[in-house]
Amino acid sequence: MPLPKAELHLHIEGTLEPELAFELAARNGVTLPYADTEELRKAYDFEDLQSFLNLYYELMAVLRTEQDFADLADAYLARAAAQGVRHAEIFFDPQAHLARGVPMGTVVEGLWRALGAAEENHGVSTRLILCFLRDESAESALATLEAARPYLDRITGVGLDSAEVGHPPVKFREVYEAAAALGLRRVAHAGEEGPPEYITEALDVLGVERVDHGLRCVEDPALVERLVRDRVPLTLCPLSNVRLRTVDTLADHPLPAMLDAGLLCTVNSDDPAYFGGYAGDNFTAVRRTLGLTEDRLRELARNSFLASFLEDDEERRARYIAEVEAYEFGDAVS
Ligand SMILES: Nc1ncnc2[nH]cnc12
Ligand SMILES: [Zn+2]
Repeated sequence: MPLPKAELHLHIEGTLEPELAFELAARNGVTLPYADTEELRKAYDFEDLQSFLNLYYELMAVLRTEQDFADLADAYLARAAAQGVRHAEIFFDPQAHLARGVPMGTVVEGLWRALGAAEENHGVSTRLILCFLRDESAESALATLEAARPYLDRITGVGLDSAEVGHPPVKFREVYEAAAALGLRRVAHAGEEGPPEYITEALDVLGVERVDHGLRCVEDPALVERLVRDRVPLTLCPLSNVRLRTVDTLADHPLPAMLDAGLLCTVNSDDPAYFGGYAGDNFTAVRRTLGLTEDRLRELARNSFLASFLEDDEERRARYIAEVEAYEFGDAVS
């Protein structure tokens, strides 16, 4: 049995496996510029975040109907559940779909078709987080929040993703204020490729409750001290960091030092179809390569539930954490 865990950093569009991409392309009459899944997989050799994003946005062309989004999310939930994910807070990128003429309603209702049945079908509770693309304008982010208004009963929070460097959090002050006024929770990617100052800005200007990645906080001891003191969760994605070359190798990942420093770290998959593994695969990789003890792995799993947006269901959170505490380790944590 895999270690129970919550996944808090997962882009649903990043779960599009090559096989499903070709299936949806055929269903929708979309021609992909790759002969087959093998040739497509060869394109998964990234130099940095931008080189990945280019492919990530290109492949989204196959997502057109509600059923496409439902199939995408259902496939993710099945894989995640098999790796011990009991709760998933799922990002989606509406601007990437609106720009292709796919309406907000198609995206949200399609995802909801799978998420609404996830508990019954896969034993996974879910939340949905709408992300703004930081390389688009602040006006576009505001228009996106406006387009999401009819669907806010299905959306728990907002996030900020896409190309980080040159797009500091402060650019999105207004839309985060509007989101807070609507009662939405707030997270943002910061300190993935961008400097530690972006993490501070996300906290101070956007009022985020969790930092996605936050890896580069290790360059600023005063910031680490603040994150420890305020118990700010970081949603780390070790296999993503290796594939996007934010760390040289997994053995160089600062996760053990970050845990030793007292940071509230979680381990997540980011874009598992592209980065070589789902949540459990990330746990297995850090266990093997970084030599994390069972106590540390249990801490990571506990942290994932503590950092999750389950304030409206504390009974469930307590149940999940009790499962973590009772877990008996075997050979596999995935
Ligand atoms: N790792 C990542 N960083 C920023 N934006 C993303 N969108 C999808 N994955 C991302
Ligand atoms: Zn991400």
